[in-house]
Amino acid sequence: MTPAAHALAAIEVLTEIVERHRPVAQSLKDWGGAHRFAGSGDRARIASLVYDALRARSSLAWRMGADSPRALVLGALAFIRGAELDALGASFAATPHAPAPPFEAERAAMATGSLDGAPAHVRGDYPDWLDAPLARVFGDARAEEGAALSQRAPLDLRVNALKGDREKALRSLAHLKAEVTPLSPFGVRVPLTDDGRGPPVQAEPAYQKGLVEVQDEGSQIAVMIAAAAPGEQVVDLCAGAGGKTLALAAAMNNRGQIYAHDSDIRRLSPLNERATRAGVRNLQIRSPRGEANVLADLEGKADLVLVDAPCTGAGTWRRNPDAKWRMRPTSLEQRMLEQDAALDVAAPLVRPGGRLVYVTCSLLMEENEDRLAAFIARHPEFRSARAVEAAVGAGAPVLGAYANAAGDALLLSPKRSNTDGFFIATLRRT
Ligand SMILES: C[S@@+](CC[C@H](N)C(=O)[O-])C[C@H]1O[C@@H](n2cnc3c(N)ncnc32)[C@H](O)[C@@H]1O
Repeated sequence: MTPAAHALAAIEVLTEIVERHRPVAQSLKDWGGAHRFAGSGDRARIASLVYDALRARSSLAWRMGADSPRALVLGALAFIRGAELDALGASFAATPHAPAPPFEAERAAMATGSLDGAPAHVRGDYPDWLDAPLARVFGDARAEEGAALSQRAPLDLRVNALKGDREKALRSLAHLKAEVTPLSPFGVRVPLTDDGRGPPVQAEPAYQKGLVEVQDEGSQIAVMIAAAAPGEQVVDLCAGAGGKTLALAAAMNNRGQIYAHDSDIRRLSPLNERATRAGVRNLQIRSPRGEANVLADLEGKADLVLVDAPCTGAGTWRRNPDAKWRMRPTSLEQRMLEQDAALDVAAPLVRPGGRLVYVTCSLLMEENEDRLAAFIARHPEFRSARAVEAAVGAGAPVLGAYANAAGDALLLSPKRSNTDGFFIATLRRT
């Protein structure tokens, strides 16, 4: 397929998403199913263009003066990919399966469309109703924070210390031009292609042998701050598919015990196989069993309980721009209730003197500082640690630079730390 045909396909996929409200992944899959001649490389290029357009949907619409799928794709080609207008028009005209070459008004917008006078939510590419919550966190910097959340995300890997060191991983991935990440001592970053695609790292021997896992540097930092030590009793309360469980096990060097739980048994299902591949031997999976309290025997015993709480995912909009535009006030309220509930389950598990680490991949105070304050009001036996101290305790004082305004948690974001957005707070039980 030609680049012009990819543009036409991206417009078709975006039409499903924007006009028929279909989820992105499903729309891309359906398009692939209906166009079997398209190879995996073509499908990846189409997906990348769709994601480019979605991430910057409102700023592209402003600059193009239209919100149609065609305007978004033309805008992404012009403003994100720097396409040269005459060459683009000529390639569209010369290709049978291509969009119509840009019309006069479209050409003018593509040549000059600016964001002058656009409100913060347009410059920052986030839904209008989130302007006030984001202003609470970032004040006048909210548009820049939003714009950074609208860029492509890097492809980060975590080196699994149970299988080897970062040098070994870098040697194994040298053909992908892998480099170290700046903040995590286990982080490796693999460059994307010019059009935003990552290589299929899951097919690499280093991945298949468990030497590397796909994990954003922000997630790696959350586990660093949790500072699980060899020999400890650790509960990963919201383990999901175990991304952080595996990193905790590596930090513990397979010594002590890690208990992985999730209220949704389906989410835990990949964990056993992942743990085997990663060489993890100190893991017990505590699956939910109806109404039974499957963690009752751990009450007052855990040195560390990690609550990687369900959240809106507002810190991961770079990877999931669809979620950004679909997010509603009711879903935020629902997540806040779930966060309080998960924290209340965690509290009795922590031994006196032990710690509870609360993590979200959201930037909103409603899910972060407010939940922390409400938790401490309900559980005065917990105190929040200073972010700077938590960073020193994790052996990474440099992370103290990412303290939130109150200084009682770390706040990572694409703009602040070039990672996904994360909130990471450490609470000690007295
Ligand atoms: C952010 S995800 C976890 C991601 C995972 N820790 C990782 O690193 O890949 C949040 C998880 O919390 C689970 N969850 C929600 N409420 C819970 C609760 N009260 N107790 C335990 N798990 C809960 C959800 O099912 C979801 O899998």
